Amino acid sequence: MATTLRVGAVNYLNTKPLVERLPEFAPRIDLSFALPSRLADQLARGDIDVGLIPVVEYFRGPGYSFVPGIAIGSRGPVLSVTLFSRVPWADVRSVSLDEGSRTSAALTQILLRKRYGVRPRVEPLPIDAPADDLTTDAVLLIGDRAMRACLPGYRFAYDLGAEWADWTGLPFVYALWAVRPGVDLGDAGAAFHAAKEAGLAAAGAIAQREAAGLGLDPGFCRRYLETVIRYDLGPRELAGMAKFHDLAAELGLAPKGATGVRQHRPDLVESR
Ligand SMILES: C=C(O[C@@H]1C=C(C(=O)O)C=C[C@H]1O)C(=O)O
Repeated sequence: MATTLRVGAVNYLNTKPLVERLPEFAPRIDLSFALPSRLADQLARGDIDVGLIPVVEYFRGPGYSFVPGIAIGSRGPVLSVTLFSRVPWADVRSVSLDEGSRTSAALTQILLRKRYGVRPRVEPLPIDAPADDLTTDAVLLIGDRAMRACLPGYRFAYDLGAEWADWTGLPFVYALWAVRPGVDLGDAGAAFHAAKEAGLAAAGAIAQREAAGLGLDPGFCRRYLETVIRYDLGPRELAGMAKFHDLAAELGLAPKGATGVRQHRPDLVESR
């Protein structure tokens, strides 16, 4: 890799194992951090070359490929993507959606419309806006703030990873490393894998270090990183991704068409 590769990642706890050691394995990258929705916009504008973007933005993108084998996913509860609601799903008439999210924002609408048969009014929840004085029936929160949020005014706290798994029997993929068309990762492709392995091996240390700043229990953070978030992108995750793409396309939330599984240089990674 001759030139610097501009890489954008999310700064949530769940991303730390993927990025913690990345600069060591790929010394020529320029690593920056932003919320998932902003990363997607940066990649679309060409401000970064690779981004850990919401999977729905991968569907929407101009022919992105993705680093094979790596994702932010869950097989069941995810603990950090929560729809807080005053009423059961089928009674939701208005919903606020975390502006940091694109994938879970789409998933919320898919669940409401396709699983529960309701089409509520949708409002954005600005990134820095507090979530406890809203008037909508429900509010979607993601990432670190979803893990900390309590929102006692909302009677229900629905875990979207669990909802998806109960409904489809499939894993869910929230984000992946998307690569702009025309960018060749070269050796850096393998570095994303090396960084993931090393980062996951250090999950306990990451949890210990990050917990206090997040106001969370270190043991909880460790279990979240080691057993809740799934960092592999295997055949079952790809099936979950395809199902999500179909549903998003049906609702006009993503372009219709082939699932668009464009793996970036699978030859660089031994089969997993
Ligand atoms: C599981 C999560 O996945 C995140 C959810 C995203 C979304 O909803 O668009 C995007 C990136 C992921 O990092 C989370 O952060 O809670």
